[in-house]
Amino acid sequence: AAAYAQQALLWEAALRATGRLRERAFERLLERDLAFFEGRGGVAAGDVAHRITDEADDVADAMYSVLNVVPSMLTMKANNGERKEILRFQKLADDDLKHNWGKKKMKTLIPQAVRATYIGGLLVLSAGSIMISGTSFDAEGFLSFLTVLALVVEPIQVRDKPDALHLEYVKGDVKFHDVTFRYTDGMPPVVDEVNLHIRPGETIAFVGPSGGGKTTLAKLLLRLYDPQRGYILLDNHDIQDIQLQCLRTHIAFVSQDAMLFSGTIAENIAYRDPARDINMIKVEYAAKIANAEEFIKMLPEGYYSNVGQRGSSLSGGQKQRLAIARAIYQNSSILIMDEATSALDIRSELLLKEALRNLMIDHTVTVLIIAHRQEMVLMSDRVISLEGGKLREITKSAFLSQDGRISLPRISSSN
Ligand SMILES: Nc1ncnc2c1ncn2[C@@H]1O[C@H](COP(=O)(O)OP(=O)(O)OP(=O)(O)O)[C@@H](O)[C@H]1O
Repeated sequence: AAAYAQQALLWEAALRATGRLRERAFERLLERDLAFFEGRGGVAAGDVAHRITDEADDVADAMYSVLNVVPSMLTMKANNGERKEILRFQKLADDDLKHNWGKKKMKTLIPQAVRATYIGGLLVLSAGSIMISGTSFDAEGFLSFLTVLALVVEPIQVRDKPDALHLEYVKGDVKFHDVTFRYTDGMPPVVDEVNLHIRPGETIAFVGPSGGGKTTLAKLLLRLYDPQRGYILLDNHDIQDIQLQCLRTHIAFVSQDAMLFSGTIAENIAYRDPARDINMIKVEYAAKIANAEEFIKMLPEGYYSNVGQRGSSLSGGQKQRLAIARAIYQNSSILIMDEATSALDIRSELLLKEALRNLMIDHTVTVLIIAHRQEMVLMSDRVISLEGGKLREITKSAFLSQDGRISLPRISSSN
């Protein structure tokens, strides 16, 4: 009995340690430099997981388990989803712990076999631990391993200042002042001494060649990164002085893809609220303005239908309209829309344009569209081109002669 109790305690400790490691790895990854995930769609995270697999299978597992959320990392961050995802993950980890712990207890009913299993398990655990520490299974070694792990996944973090401002209401006035940003030291700037004033309620189309810096500019506004030089003002407050959560509530980001999270339509629209606090009247209103009501009502369970893994059961146009509904639900003053590069069908395109128009007219929202098609440019008040990180303003007429493709062709400047 004593041996069993000892083994059981060890197992519980081991399982808890694994759970903690997973949570830690998960939280670390949520905070990670987005460079790690973007473009490469989580491949880099996979590489790291591979590299450490030999050393710590449990942590590698943890890394892999978070890859499920990696493709939607940008959307999650832009929507203040970190806390919610951490809680969700913790719940999964707890369930996992309970489940595993129950299994271990069951096994003790077959003493010899269980004993052998435990001893074998302990040997595996010990061997893994020895690999983790490199030398021996002691707290010091374990700590060194965690330090190395932290170095591998050390995040570039954007944090709130202690006295950061909470703004209840913002008009949506944005100023970029001499903003310069590079992702990596020694590389040319991706955003180069950009100056731009966007007035409340304006609709701005950002155009230019692929890699010109359009999305990066949006990320700087969302404070997914901070510029190395210059500053950005929102309603004349430096965005670095505003609480991050508050900033990201006022700015809604509708990305090209992976904009939805597993859950119901209602949960996706009301993403900023815990499930129990969802205001269905607001959800339905938001869906109506975003032109999403019609297709939602046709789903078998309406607003309570599950959207599948990251919205896999919906079309691109439907996902975008739901993301716009999310912006309306959270009453954002600024909407950044990274327009999908893949073409929408004509009806979806019309519905999307109408949704944007509703938003502009009824809600006086400042809209920034990272545009890939003429259609979107024509809806805007002003057109801004970004090429090699340099910004210049051009007229809409510069596009009329082009054939719907605006991201690659060089645009002649009007001034
Ligand atoms: N996380 C990152 N780490 C390093 N470089 C990056 C990262 N994200 C983007 N870049 C680089 O920065 C440059 C600008 O990228 P950005 O995504 O802002 O361009 P874009 O104008 O939005 O392009 P597109 O029209 O193709 O979406 C590109 O050269 C890109 O390779």
